[in-house]
Amino acid sequence: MLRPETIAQMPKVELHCHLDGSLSLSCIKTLAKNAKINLNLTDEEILEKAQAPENTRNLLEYLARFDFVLPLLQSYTNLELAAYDVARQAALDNIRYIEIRFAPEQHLLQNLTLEEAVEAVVAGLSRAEENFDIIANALVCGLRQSTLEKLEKLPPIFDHINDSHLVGFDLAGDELNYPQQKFSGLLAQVNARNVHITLHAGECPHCEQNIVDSVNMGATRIGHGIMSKNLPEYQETLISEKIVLEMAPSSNFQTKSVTRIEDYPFKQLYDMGVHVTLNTDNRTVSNTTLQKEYEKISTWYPDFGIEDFEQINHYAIDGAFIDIVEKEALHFKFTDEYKKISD
Ligand SMILES: O=c1[nH]cnc2c1ncn2[C@H]1C[C@H](O)[C@@H](CO)O1
Ligand SMILES: [Zn+2]
Repeated sequence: MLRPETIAQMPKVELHCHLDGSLSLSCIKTLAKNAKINLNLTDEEILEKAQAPENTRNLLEYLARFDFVLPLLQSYTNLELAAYDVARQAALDNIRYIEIRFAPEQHLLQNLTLEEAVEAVVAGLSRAEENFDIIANALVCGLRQSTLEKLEKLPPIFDHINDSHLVGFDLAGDELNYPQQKFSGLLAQVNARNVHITLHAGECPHCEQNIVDSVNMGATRIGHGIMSKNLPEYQETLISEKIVLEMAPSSNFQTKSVTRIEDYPFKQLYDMGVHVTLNTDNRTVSNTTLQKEYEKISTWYPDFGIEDFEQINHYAIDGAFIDIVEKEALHFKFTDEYKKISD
């Protein structure tokens, strides 16, 4: 088992982090003040509302926790501050490259347009890049429970926004009631624009088919993909296609993707050669950091060593939605830094 200090030294990549689920307490308070919303809550009460308890029963109960912060994320200023705040926390986690995702349609309650919501987030990420040693990019999420009419407004965002920080598309939200198949037309519109795709899939019991469908619809990465453990015949495809699984241990236990460590497929998939990665999903809702997720993995699998953590970071770099030159630079930097930690 690795010491927390050793884990803290490791440079990290995070591919799966939701903006609205990851706001720090101080940021939540600032956003409320800016929005002229009197929360009238102690710090403990704020956290109680924003975090999902251990006894959360399923994904839908977990998702209900996001209702608390969304009223605070309805202006350009607040979205910019939020994006800055999450990238800042990531930098403190020794993350050198992060992709932060959010659903623009949830931020239009005042007068923002979809494009303005994206511009605000991208501006916050750019400002964080100036102040911290981090590269921070944005992914646009569609929400599965949304109408197709609303979802079809998302692909054109990629025509309208010409900013290198906007790097990909995701579908998040209610996987229990909205299987992937429903979105094939939408994803065809995303593919037509050559936009990188990662999709939440295989996060709920009996949802494994969504993983196969996601890959067939152009996803090169899968958000969580826990139910791939039930697809022995498909695991070879995940390996040969180098599909990256964005796993998030704390979140996966809270949403009840799994309930027993013995059933968590991270190590088994890693040993087979599947490109697994570690992520927070939601720093605030899951009350976590990437440091804590690495510590969990190190405790559950004491043999998972520095070289294994390095390997999953190289998998994450390979799967990142950046060009080959940026990937090579990150691979080089990570190889060098992990070598120094091992020596
Ligand atoms: O783990 C998740 N699965 C499905 N949807 C999720 C997860 N975490 C966050 N979301 C949703 C709730 C957020 O409001 C939305 C955009 O970030 O994405
Ligand atoms: Zn997620």
